Amino acid sequence: MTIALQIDSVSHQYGQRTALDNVNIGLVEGQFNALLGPNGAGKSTLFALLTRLYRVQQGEIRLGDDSINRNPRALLARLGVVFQQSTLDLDLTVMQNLEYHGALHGLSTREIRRRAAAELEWLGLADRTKDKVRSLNGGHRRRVEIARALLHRPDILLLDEASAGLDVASRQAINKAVRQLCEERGLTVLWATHLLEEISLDDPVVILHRGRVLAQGIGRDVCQQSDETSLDALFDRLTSAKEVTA
Ligand SMILES: Nc1ncnc2c1ncn2[C@@H]1O[C@H](COP(=O)(O)OP(=O)(O)OP(=O)(O)O)[C@@H](O)[C@H]1O
Repeated sequence: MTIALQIDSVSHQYGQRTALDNVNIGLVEGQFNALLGPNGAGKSTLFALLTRLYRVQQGEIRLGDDSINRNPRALLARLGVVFQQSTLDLDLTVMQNLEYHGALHGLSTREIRRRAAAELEWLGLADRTKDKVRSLNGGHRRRVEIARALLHRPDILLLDEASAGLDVASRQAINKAVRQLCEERGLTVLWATHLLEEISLDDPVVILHRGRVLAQGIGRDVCQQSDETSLDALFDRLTSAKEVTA
């Protein structure tokens, strides 16, 4: 098992509030890695550190032997990101949104259009390229964000609550498409969610709660080690536990 990205002893404070407390997470290469956590667990803070929105205050994030602190530009080029809040421009067309992103990555317009057409086709949006994003439903907007995140050919894809707010059918379609990226293209995925039905017992799983990693490993093994029959039961037990006070 190869680790594509290692989060090593990372802590983060917002003033007096501890959002992440000595977090160690390894993303398994080519796999759909699930980051499970209820609201306030620290998932978005972790994404902000991974994408350098925030400086790493304590600890280290490494891709292979390279630290994101030492070599941020090269490492960021290897990451594709879908943030929790949509960052599409609603008044631009689907293709214009992708062109803007591709240009930021130094791709030629011709190359962007070629890649965008292929990704949008694969995601079932070939006929929407000239439509304004505003006219798309929530599920389709998410697909555009995935196409955009893939444009510069990252080998790691980070998705923060990518299916939140969508109907069941759209959630399932997006989850399936992202899993396909692991199986067919060998992408390493980090999928943050609080929805247990999106996770399989075969997935590498991290349970984060109040800034701490409470369980980590293949879902089935983590359940067995904790004497639980399902991830739902384990998640409920771990995240509803009252804080132990000294
Ligand atoms: N800018 C901020 N200033 C102060 N506290 C913050 C800030 N952003 C997050 N927090 C706090 O840090 C903790 C972790 O928040 P974070 O948003 O990372 O969790 P999350 O798992 O992404 O939750 P959600 O799914 O609700 O976004 C929470 O207690 C939150 O209130």
